[in-house]
Amino acid sequence: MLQIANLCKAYGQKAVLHNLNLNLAPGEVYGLLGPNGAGKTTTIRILCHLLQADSGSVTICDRPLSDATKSLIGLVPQENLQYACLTCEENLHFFARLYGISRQQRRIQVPACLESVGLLERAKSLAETLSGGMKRRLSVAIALVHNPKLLILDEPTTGLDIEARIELWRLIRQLQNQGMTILLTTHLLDEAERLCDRLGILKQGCLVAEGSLASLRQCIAAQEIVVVRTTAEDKAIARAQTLGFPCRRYGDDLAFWLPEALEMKDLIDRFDGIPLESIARQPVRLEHIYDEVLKNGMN
Ligand SMILES: Nc1ncnc2c1ncn2[C@@H]1O[C@H](COP(=O)(O)OP(=O)(O)OP(=O)(O)O)[C@@H](O)[C@H]1O
Repeated sequence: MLQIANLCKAYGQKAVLHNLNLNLAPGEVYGLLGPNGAGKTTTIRILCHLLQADSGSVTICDRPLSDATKSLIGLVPQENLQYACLTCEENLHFFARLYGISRQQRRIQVPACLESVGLLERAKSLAETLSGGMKRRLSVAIALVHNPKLLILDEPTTGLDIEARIELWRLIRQLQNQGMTILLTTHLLDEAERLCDRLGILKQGCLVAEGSLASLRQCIAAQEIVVVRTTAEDKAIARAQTLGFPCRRYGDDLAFWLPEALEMKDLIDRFDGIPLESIARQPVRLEHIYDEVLKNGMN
């Protein structure tokens, strides 16, 4: 439903997208990940026809990108773009009118959108009186009011508290179950892990890894990760080397990759003679894959 082929973009001399290729199937939730400056927002701005690519092609629902394809996309930008002094329903009527939706259609579509994001009871409330989470959901309703085929969420839960975040995750899943195709960017890897069918990792404008979480796990030659706290790190690292356990640092944590799952007792035996304060087994998570792909590339 979305095809991006060999997309390139530079700002002046600075190249920010290099031959980006990306395809989204209908109904898929795709997470575009990457550090600050990787090119995620630039990609979104090109998709929304707000920015011209230097080369490459984009088709949405088999139509080449143009002003006309804008109506196929609903964008939830990083900042809530809504009028504080209008009510929720007035905001939706305003944006629906921009898309040329008739009054008759708006009478059906506006309450339906408010209901889908759980804001029907707040239809007459001024946007400025909503909580942060509700404002975000109003942004989603605004993005949906013209019935787009592709919903783009740019860091949807940034700045929200955990309850509002969970509420938004629920809403995204609901849209997913209704068959909406969704492209989302996030720096929250647990969010990406929960919501996305496939993930793409951008590094300096290049897609360096892509796939389902299960397939991306192949980037790491580990069945499990073990995090070790010890006053004798050098000894633990040397032991891990003799055992053939690759060593990594995740923040302050000293971690080893286990090529095969081991019982805790066997694991402790492997580090016999080393003073361990704690030893904890963890499953391979997206954060480990992301760290590996960005630091050391794909295996
Ligand atoms: N209008 C602009 N003019 C010049 N450089 C720009 C412009 N917009 C973005 N850039 C640069 O392009 C690169 C990619 O920026 P972009 O905003 O697409 O990254 P991002 O992945 O969305 O980052 P973030 O996670 O911080 O939102 C960055 O180095 C940024 O400084």
